[in-house]
Amino acid sequence: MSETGQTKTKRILLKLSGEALMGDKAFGINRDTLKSIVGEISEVVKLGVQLAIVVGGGNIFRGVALGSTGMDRATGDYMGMLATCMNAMALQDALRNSGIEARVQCALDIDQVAEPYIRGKALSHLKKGRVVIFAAGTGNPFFTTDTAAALRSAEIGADMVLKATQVDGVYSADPKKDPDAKLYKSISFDEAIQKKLKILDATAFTLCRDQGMPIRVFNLHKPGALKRVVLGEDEGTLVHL
Ligand SMILES: Nc1ncnc2c1ncn2[C@@H]1O[C@H](COP(=O)(O)OP(=O)(O)OP(=O)(O)O)[C@@H](O)[C@H]1O
Ligand SMILES: O=c1ccn([C@@H]2O[C@H](COP(=O)(O)O)[C@@H](O)[C@H]2O)c(=O)[nH]1
Repeated sequence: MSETGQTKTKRILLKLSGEALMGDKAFGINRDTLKSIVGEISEVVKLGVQLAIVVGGGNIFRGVALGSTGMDRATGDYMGMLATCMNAMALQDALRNSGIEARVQCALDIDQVAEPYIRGKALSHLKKGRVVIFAAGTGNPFFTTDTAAALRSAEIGADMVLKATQVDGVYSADPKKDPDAKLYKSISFDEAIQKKLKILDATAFTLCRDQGMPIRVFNLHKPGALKRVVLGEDEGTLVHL
């Protein structure tokens, strides 16, 4: 029996892809999609798990994307980090509207908008049952929010990283480009890194491997998938040591 009495996982770090917030739109935040994601999150909060979220920014801006061509890379990356702040605020607002207490902690100083990232405060929020949303990634250019998820998960002593994405798990190749790509039920960090599987960036994989932090990759748009993952059921792909 786990500490919560119901779930296998007590404290989890959920990485939400920014693109997952777009729904069927080409850009930005789709209100209906956000509402349905909040519904999935509330199922998990009801189980009593402590939930921290790192949200991406790919639905608004990526430092390495076409829109930033010709731009200084670091400037593009700071814009990408600001994009994650907008997603974090939208998520906080939607969680609060559904009665879930949530706090954004930002790795860049925007004090009028969000708390700064302070590890001790984040832990205190989690212990009080508040969802903590980490915004602005690591606060440093040349990184990604996957790496921020790996870093924050280690800092808060999470049991696991859950990567909620658009596809069913880790495949032998990008399933959006290769229809013959095979889904792995589980894969080791070393194999994922060696095969250069791009579901997470190599820095994030390496950091999780070195911390012995398992990752489960699953499809956010599959109803009930997040809850099943938290309950330790077989869903998506487990990346392990
Ligand atoms: N081997 C692979 N297995 C699964 N998905 C893969 C693989 N290689 C590339 N991908 C692609 O990676 C995408 C997952 O990245 P996702 O958009 O969820 O994260 P992100 O880029 O970190 O988030 P954001 O949208 O915020 O930038 C999938 O939609 C899939 O098309
Ligand atoms: O630590 C970080 C995290 C993110 N960025 C920039 O933000 C965008 C959006 O993040 P995604 O992980 O792609 O969702 C990213 O492309 C980077 O430009 C960063 O610089 N540092």
